[in-house]
Amino acid sequence: MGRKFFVGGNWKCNGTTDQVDKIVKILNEGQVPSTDVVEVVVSPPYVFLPVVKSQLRPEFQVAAQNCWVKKGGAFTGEVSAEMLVNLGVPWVILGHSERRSLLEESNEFVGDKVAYALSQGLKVIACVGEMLEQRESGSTMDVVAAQTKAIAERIKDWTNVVVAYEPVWAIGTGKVATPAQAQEVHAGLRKWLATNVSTEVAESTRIIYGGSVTGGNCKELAAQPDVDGFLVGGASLKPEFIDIICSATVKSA
Ligand SMILES: O=C(CO)COP(=O)(O)O
Repeated sequence: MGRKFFVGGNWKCNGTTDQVDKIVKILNEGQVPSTDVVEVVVSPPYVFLPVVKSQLRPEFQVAAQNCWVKKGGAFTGEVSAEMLVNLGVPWVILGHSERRSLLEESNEFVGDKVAYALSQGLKVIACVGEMLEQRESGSTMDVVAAQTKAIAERIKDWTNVVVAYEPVWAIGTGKVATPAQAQEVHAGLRKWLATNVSTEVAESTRIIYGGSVTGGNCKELAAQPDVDGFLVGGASLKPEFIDIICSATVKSA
Protein backbone atom coordinates (compact mmCIF):
# COMPACT_ATOMS: atom_id res chain seq x y z
CA MET A 1 0.00 0.00 0.00
CA GLY A 2 2.95 2.27 0.63
CA ARG A 3 1.46 4.53 3.28
CA LYS A 4 4.37 5.23 5.60
CA PHE A 5 3.39 5.23 9.29
CA PHE A 6 3.20 8.80 10.60
CA VAL A 7 3.52 9.88 14.22
CA GLY A 8 2.90 13.52 15.12
CA GLY A 9 3.41 15.03 18.56
CA ASN A 10 1.20 18.03 19.22
CA TRP A 11 2.65 19.85 22.22
CA LYS A 12 -0.28 22.33 22.19
CA CYS A 13 0.25 25.39 24.43
CA ASN A 14 2.73 23.69 26.75
CA GLY A 15 6.36 24.07 27.67
CA THR A 16 9.09 26.24 29.12
CA THR A 17 12.62 26.40 27.75
CA ASP A 18 13.72 23.86 30.37
CA GLN A 19 10.88 21.49 29.56
CA VAL A 20 11.57 21.82 25.84
CA ASP A 21 15.22 20.88 26.44
CA LYS A 22 14.09 17.78 28.33
CA ILE A 23 11.62 16.68 25.67
CA VAL A 24 14.17 17.17 22.88
CA LYS A 25 16.68 15.10 24.87
CA ILE A 26 14.14 12.26 25.19
CA LEU A 27 13.41 12.44 21.46
CA ASN A 28 17.07 12.53 20.49
CA GLU A 29 18.06 9.60 22.70
CA GLY A 30 15.09 7.34 21.93
CA GLN A 31 15.58 4.11 19.98
CA VAL A 32 13.14 4.27 17.09
CA PRO A 33 12.60 2.47 13.78
CA SER A 34 14.23 3.90 10.66
CA THR A 35 12.72 6.59 8.44
CA ASP A 36 11.77 3.83 6.00
CA VAL A 37 9.25 2.66 8.60
CA VAL A 38 8.03 5.80 10.34
CA GLU A 39 7.84 9.55 9.76
CA VAL A 40 7.99 11.58 12.97
CA VAL A 41 6.89 15.22 13.23
CA VAL A 42 6.75 17.19 16.47
CA SER A 43 4.81 20.39 16.88
CA PRO A 44 5.98 22.79 19.58
CA PRO A 45 4.42 26.22 20.09
CA TYR A 46 5.61 28.81 17.52
CA VAL A 47 8.11 30.44 19.88
CA PHE A 48 10.02 27.18 20.36
CA LEU A 49 10.01 26.10 16.69
CA PRO A 50 13.47 27.46 15.78
CA VAL A 51 15.21 26.03 18.84
CA VAL A 52 13.51 22.64 18.53
CA LYS A 53 14.25 22.48 14.82
CA SER A 54 17.93 23.24 15.38
CA GLN A 55 18.38 20.77 18.26
CA LEU A 56 16.24 17.87 17.09
CA ARG A 57 17.76 14.75 15.51
CA PRO A 58 17.76 15.32 11.74
CA GLU A 59 15.35 12.51 10.86
CA PHE A 60 12.56 14.08 12.95
CA GLN A 61 10.71 17.05 11.49
CA VAL A 62 8.78 19.95 13.01
CA ALA A 63 5.30 21.35 12.45
CA ALA A 64 3.61 24.59 13.43
CA GLN A 65 0.26 24.24 15.20
CA ASN A 66 -1.52 26.75 12.98
CA CYS A 67 -0.90 29.49 10.43
CA TRP A 68 -2.70 32.45 8.92
CA VAL A 69 -5.26 31.83 6.19
CA LYS A 70 -3.57 33.92 3.50
CA LYS A 71 -0.50 36.04 2.79
CA GLY A 72 0.91 37.85 5.82
CA GLY A 73 0.47 41.55 6.45
CA ALA A 74 -1.57 43.61 8.88
CA PHE A 75 -2.86 40.66 10.94
CA THR A 76 -1.68 41.27 14.49
CA GLY A 77 -0.79 38.12 16.37
CA GLU A 78 -0.82 35.84 13.34
CA VAL A 79 2.03 33.85 11.77
CA SER A 80 1.97 33.32 8.02
CA ALA A 81 2.68 30.25 5.93
CA GLU A 82 5.46 32.23 4.21
CA MET A 83 7.21 32.74 7.56
CA LEU A 84 7.11 29.03 8.30
CA VAL A 85 8.57 28.27 4.88
CA ASN A 86 11.21 30.95 5.44
CA LEU A 87 12.23 29.27 8.73
CA GLY A 88 12.40 25.85 7.07
CA VAL A 89 9.39 24.51 8.99
CA PRO A 90 7.99 21.84 6.65
CA TRP A 91 4.65 20.99 8.29
CA VAL A 92 1.64 22.73 9.80
CA ILE A 93 -1.32 21.35 11.78
CA LEU A 94 -4.59 22.94 10.63
CA GLY A 95 -8.18 22.61 11.82
CA HIS A 96 -7.42 21.19 15.23
CA SER A 97 -10.67 20.80 17.18
CA GLU A 98 -9.44 23.15 19.89
CA ARG A 99 -9.25 25.90 17.27
CA ARG A 100 -12.50 24.86 15.59
CA SER A 101 -14.40 25.00 18.88
CA LEU A 102 -12.64 27.62 21.02
CA LEU A 103 -11.75 30.00 18.19
CA GLU A 104 -14.74 29.17 16.02
CA GLU A 105 -12.79 28.18 12.92
CA SER A 106 -15.39 26.98 10.40
CA ASN A 107 -14.97 24.12 7.91
CA GLU A 108 -14.63 26.70 5.12
CA PHE A 109 -12.00 28.73 6.98
CA VAL A 110 -9.98 25.58 7.68
CA GLY A 111 -10.33 24.57 4.02
CA ASP A 112 -9.02 27.98 2.95
CA LYS A 113 -6.07 27.63 5.33
CA VAL A 114 -5.20 24.16 4.03
CA ALA A 115 -5.30 25.38 0.42
CA TYR A 116 -3.16 28.42 1.15
CA ALA A 117 -0.58 26.53 3.23
CA LEU A 118 -0.22 23.90 0.47
CA SER A 119 0.11 26.61 -2.17
CA GLN A 120 3.10 27.99 -0.25
CA GLY A 121 4.80 24.58 -0.11
CA LEU A 122 3.89 23.49 3.40
CA LYS A 123 2.74 19.98 4.22
CA VAL A 124 -0.48 19.86 6.19
CA ILE A 125 -1.85 17.71 9.00
CA ALA A 126 -5.57 18.43 8.57
CA CYS A 127 -7.70 17.56 11.60
CA VAL A 128 -11.31 16.36 11.54
CA GLY A 129 -13.51 14.84 14.22
CA GLU A 130 -16.94 14.77 15.78
CA MET A 131 -18.16 15.94 19.18
CA LEU A 132 -19.75 13.56 21.68
CA GLU A 133 -23.33 14.70 20.93
CA GLN A 134 -22.70 14.18 17.23
CA ARG A 135 -21.43 10.64 17.81
CA GLU A 136 -24.37 9.88 20.07
CA SER A 137 -26.83 11.15 17.49
CA GLY A 138 -25.24 8.97 14.79
CA SER A 139 -23.83 11.80 12.67
CA THR A 140 -20.11 11.06 13.01
CA MET A 141 -19.56 10.24 9.33
CA ASP A 142 -21.61 13.24 8.17
CA VAL A 143 -19.54 15.57 10.36
CA VAL A 144 -16.12 14.29 9.27
CA ALA A 145 -17.26 14.11 5.63
CA ALA A 146 -18.36 17.77 5.72
CA GLN A 147 -15.03 18.79 7.26
CA THR A 148 -13.12 16.80 4.63
CA LYS A 149 -15.33 18.11 1.80
CA ALA A 150 -14.49 21.73 2.66
CA ILE A 151 -10.84 20.81 2.14
CA ALA A 152 -11.41 18.65 -0.96
CA GLU A 153 -13.30 21.49 -2.66
CA ARG A 154 -10.28 23.76 -2.31
CA ILE A 155 -7.30 21.56 -3.17
CA LYS A 156 -6.28 19.41 -6.12
CA ASP A 157 -3.19 17.65 -4.88
CA TRP A 158 -3.38 15.51 -1.73
CA THR A 159 0.29 14.41 -1.82
CA ASN A 160 1.26 16.73 1.04
CA VAL A 161 -1.81 16.16 3.21
CA VAL A 162 -2.17 13.86 6.20
CA VAL A 163 -5.70 13.60 7.61
CA ALA A 164 -5.92 13.34 11.40
CA TYR A 165 -9.14 11.85 12.74
CA GLU A 166 -9.50 13.16 16.26
CA PRO A 167 -12.85 12.51 17.94
CA VAL A 168 -13.34 15.52 20.23
CA TRP A 169 -14.64 13.35 23.08
CA ALA A 170 -11.34 11.43 23.10
CA ILE A 171 -9.02 14.45 23.18
CA GLY A 172 -7.35 14.97 26.54
CA THR A 173 -10.02 12.92 28.27
CA GLY A 174 -8.27 9.59 28.68
CA LYS A 175 -11.27 8.14 26.85
CA VAL A 176 -9.64 6.62 23.77
CA ALA A 177 -11.68 5.41 20.80
CA THR A 178 -11.71 1.63 20.64
CA PRO A 179 -9.67 0.17 17.78
CA ALA A 180 -12.96 -0.79 16.12
CA GLN A 181 -14.38 2.74 16.46
CA ALA A 182 -11.21 4.27 15.00
CA GLN A 183 -11.07 1.73 12.17
CA GLU A 184 -14.72 2.35 11.27
CA VAL A 185 -14.25 6.10 10.82
CA HIS A 186 -10.86 5.76 9.10
CA ALA A 187 -12.36 3.28 6.62
CA GLY A 188 -15.32 5.62 6.15
CA LEU A 189 -13.01 8.55 5.43
CA ARG A 190 -11.00 6.48 2.97
CA LYS A 191 -14.22 5.47 1.23
CA TRP A 192 -15.30 9.12 1.14
CA LEU A 193 -11.99 10.04 -0.52
CA ALA A 194 -12.35 7.19 -3.04
CA THR A 195 -15.85 8.31 -4.00
CA ASN A 196 -15.33 12.06 -3.95
CA VAL A 197 -11.67 12.55 -4.86
CA SER A 198 -10.08 9.43 -6.39
CA THR A 199 -9.14 5.87 -5.54
CA GLU A 200 -5.46 6.83 -5.81
CA VAL A 201 -5.83 9.58 -3.22
CA ALA A 202 -7.86 7.26 -0.97
CA GLU A 203 -5.17 4.58 -1.15
CA SER A 204 -2.19 6.87 -0.68
CA THR A 205 -3.41 9.45 1.86
CA ARG A 206 -2.42 8.72 5.42
CA ILE A 207 -5.26 8.85 7.93
CA ILE A 208 -3.93 9.05 11.47
CA TYR A 209 -5.78 8.79 14.77
CA GLY A 210 -5.62 11.26 17.68
CA GLY A 211 -7.30 11.26 21.08
CA SER A 212 -5.77 9.89 24.31
CA VAL A 213 -3.18 7.77 22.50
CA THR A 214 -0.67 6.33 24.96
CA GLY A 215 2.20 3.89 25.06
CA GLY A 216 -0.31 1.38 26.38
CA ASN A 217 -3.01 1.58 23.72
CA CYS A 218 -1.02 2.46 20.59
CA LYS A 219 -0.21 -1.04 19.34
CA GLU A 220 -3.79 -2.24 19.19
CA LEU A 221 -4.82 0.93 17.35
CA ALA A 222 -1.84 0.73 14.99
CA ALA A 223 -2.84 -2.80 14.03
CA GLN A 224 -6.06 -1.54 12.41
CA PRO A 225 -5.73 -1.62 8.61
CA ASP A 226 -6.82 1.98 8.03
CA VAL A 227 -4.94 3.54 10.96
CA ASP A 228 -1.76 4.95 9.41
CA GLY A 229 -0.32 6.55 12.53
CA PHE A 230 -1.14 8.96 15.33
CA LEU A 231 -1.41 12.57 16.35
CA VAL A 232 -0.49 12.55 20.02
CA GLY A 233 -1.16 15.31 22.54
CA GLY A 234 -0.39 14.73 26.22
CA ALA A 235 1.75 11.64 25.72
CA SER A 236 3.96 13.46 23.20
CA LEU A 237 5.45 15.39 26.13
CA LYS A 238 6.53 12.20 27.88
CA PRO A 239 9.05 9.37 27.32
CA GLU A 240 6.20 7.08 26.19
CA PHE A 241 6.11 9.05 22.91
CA ILE A 242 9.06 6.87 21.91
CA ASP A 243 6.93 3.74 22.49
CA ILE A 244 4.20 5.27 20.31
CA ILE A 245 6.73 5.90 17.52
CA CYS A 246 7.86 2.27 17.86
CA SER A 247 4.28 1.01 17.34
CA ALA A 248 4.99 1.61 13.64
CA THR A 249 6.63 -1.80 13.59
CA VAL A 250 3.19 -3.38 14.08
CA LYS A 251 2.60 -2.58 10.39
CA SER A 252 5.84 -4.05 9.10
CA ALA A 253 5.72 -7.13 11.37
O1 LIG B 1 -5.52 16.68 20.32
C1 LIG B 1 -4.73 15.77 20.27
C2 LIG B 1 -3.60 15.80 19.33
O2 LIG B 1 -3.74 16.82 18.40
C3 LIG B 1 -4.84 14.61 21.18
O3 LIG B 1 -4.60 15.03 22.47
P1 LIG B 1 -4.42 13.94 23.63
O4 LIG B 1 -3.46 12.90 23.10
O5 LIG B 1 -3.87 14.70 24.81
O6 LIG B 1 -5.78 13.36 23.88
